[in-house]
Amino acid sequence: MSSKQDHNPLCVQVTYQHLKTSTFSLDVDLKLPNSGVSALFGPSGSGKTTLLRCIAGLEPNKQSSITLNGEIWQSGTKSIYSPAHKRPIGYVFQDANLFPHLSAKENLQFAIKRANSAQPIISYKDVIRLMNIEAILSQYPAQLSGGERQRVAMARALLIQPKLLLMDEPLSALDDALKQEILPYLEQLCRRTSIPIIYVSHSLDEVIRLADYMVVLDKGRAIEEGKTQSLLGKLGTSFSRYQDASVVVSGAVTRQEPKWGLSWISFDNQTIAFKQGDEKLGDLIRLRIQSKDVSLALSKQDNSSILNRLSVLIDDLERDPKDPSMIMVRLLAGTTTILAKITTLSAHNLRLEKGQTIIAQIKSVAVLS
Ligand SMILES: Nc1ncnc2c1ncn2[C@@H]1O[C@H](COP(=O)(O)OP(=O)(O)OP(=O)(O)O)[C@@H](O)[C@H]1O
Repeated sequence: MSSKQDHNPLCVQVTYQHLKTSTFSLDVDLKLPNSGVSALFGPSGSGKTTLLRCIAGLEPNKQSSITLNGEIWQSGTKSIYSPAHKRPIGYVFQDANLFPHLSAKENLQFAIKRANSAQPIISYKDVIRLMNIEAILSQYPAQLSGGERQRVAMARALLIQPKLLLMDEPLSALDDALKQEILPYLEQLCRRTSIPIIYVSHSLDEVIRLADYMVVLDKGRAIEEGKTQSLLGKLGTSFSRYQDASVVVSGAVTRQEPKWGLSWISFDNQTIAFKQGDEKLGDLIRLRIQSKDVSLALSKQDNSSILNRLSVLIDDLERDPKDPSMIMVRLLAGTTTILAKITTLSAHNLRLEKGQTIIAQIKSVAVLS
């Protein structure tokens, strides 16, 4: 192993021609972090599932190379190819895929028998607690709700004691209410285990909420890659042109006013108020700010109803190539990036330019965690 790979423990170099279609090929060379969640994001048909299947050893592409933490799963140059059943991987699919004739508990026992018992990563008790499934263990899949089935499927994937978890759109088969029910479990799973996770989704909401790192696939190529927070704040990317272009701002809770139902986070000498939940002073909170919810003013308007008014620096401006009436302004609040999507006419009227200090008025924020 080269030292470069040691610093980039999940190395995925895949060159693959789809056998079932002559038109699709996958050609990526990725170095993903070996902890936290890495999202594969991109439009339908961009190759997200095919890439997961290549990593799992489910697509015959022996020329590619896949290495996790120095362990070579396949290498074209070294003629190494570990078959799918020998790769220490947990897989969670869109549908829970539980054995219908086995109870939830028996489904889990099936995974325990296949587990990599030499190196247990998480205990049975912890998995049951994490997924909150104690009360439904005796039920059969048909007796469970879609969300409960998916929680059992996640427990099963964890009990394989995987060194890598692959999740292919685990929420897409659920309706909105069930998605909201299961997202906190997914978040727990992502934050509380040390297992690296590759998470496929075409929902920007899910990616922003769960992923620390992301790769954008398009036509089988990785067109953008990096830490979620910094990738979202860049101009000229697919995100900055996205309808819901957003950034994530994080900081500790430094003030709470139960009387007004508000809490504040602090970061870079700035504060942002948000609707109070069950957070406590000192908790680290991530807030999503959508670019369409940020307006700009030359001075603080004291008669405004907007609470969050930050003094920021204009770092860059980009006119939307698909909609010249709109312009994206990249702002710096200290070192934290905020995006504002405003009309090109407003930018012209305010004579906005790089390096200018201006007031960002944030109309609403969403708490992520
Ligand atoms: N079983 C199959 N038979 C024929 N073509 C396939 C098959 N599976 C995938 N493909 C083709 O491979 C390409 C990549 O598909 P893939 O499922 O990896 O994309 P994706 O990004 O996961 O899409 P989605 O978000 O819709 O699941 C597409 O062009 C698709 O048509």
